[in-house]
Amino acid sequence: MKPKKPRVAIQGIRASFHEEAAFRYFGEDIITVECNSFKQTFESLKNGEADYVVMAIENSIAGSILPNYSLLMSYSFPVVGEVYLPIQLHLMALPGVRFDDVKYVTSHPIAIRQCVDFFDEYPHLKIVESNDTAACAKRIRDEKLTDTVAIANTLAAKLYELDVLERRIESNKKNFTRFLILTTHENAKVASPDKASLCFQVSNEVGALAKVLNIFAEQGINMSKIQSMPVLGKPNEYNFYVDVEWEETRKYELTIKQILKYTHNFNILGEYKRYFEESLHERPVPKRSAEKRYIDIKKINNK
Ligand SMILES: O=C(O)C(=O)Cc1ccccc1
Repeated sequence: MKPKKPRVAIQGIRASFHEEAAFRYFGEDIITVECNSFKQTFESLKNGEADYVVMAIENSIAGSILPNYSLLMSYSFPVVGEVYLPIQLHLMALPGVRFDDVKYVTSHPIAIRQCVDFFDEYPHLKIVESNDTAACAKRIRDEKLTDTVAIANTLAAKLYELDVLERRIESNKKNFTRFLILTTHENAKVASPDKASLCFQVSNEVGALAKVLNIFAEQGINMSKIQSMPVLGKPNEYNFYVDVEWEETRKYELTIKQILKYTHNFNILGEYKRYFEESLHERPVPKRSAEKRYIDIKKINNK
């Protein structure tokens, strides 16, 4: 019998960066379940409408996507994998549109922020934010907009039949977004994990967090990320979200046993295989300009 295609819930529509991340993890033979919000992706997993969720958790320029950390805790579906995706941004328009005639640029705010150097050169362009790069491309096609370009990926250009006017307009060519893969508890079997996402609280007293971090260090467990989030309604209390990586499973298991004594509300959000790709470790490509600036969206809009 042919294996069933995985149904993968994403925030956004087909050809968005979330779908590109899903393709990178599962291959292209999937059923994409389009959702209007991250919360809805978890709901579709809960209702059995999807088998997996792919959700962005951090970006190398924009930083952590904090509301998504809270979703991990509130739904407690296990993390079973991760994927890093380079965010390569292209400018696209309806076939026949000339760049000189364009007045509006539309995209996701993260994508817009990543093209500052490009926009510095064209300050007359008005910026229109939307919550999905692919939806911007689709709107140009559906509404036959001849005065608008979208910033999106090549999947969107192909699916929504737009021409790429300018390739790779992102300012930083080494910009990655990290996505987590989640599924239901019944589905969550990961062979030989070497990375885990943990969440815990420590008491508000001298050295409480340092004690936990020292245990990681003593056992040779590498902490690849730490993120704190306030506990709602409890001043000075935080959830610490920590990612750890190990070479020897025995040492990881020992560490967990030890830190249980120094933490409370301890949760293992998932144990999985760390993502590795050569390109993540390449030498940096020289930047277009040494100076980094953020676009003043208001100023551009007011012109
Ligand atoms: O808008 C999209 O295509 C998304 O999937 C959200 C996003 C936007 C930019 C970087 C990473 C994810």
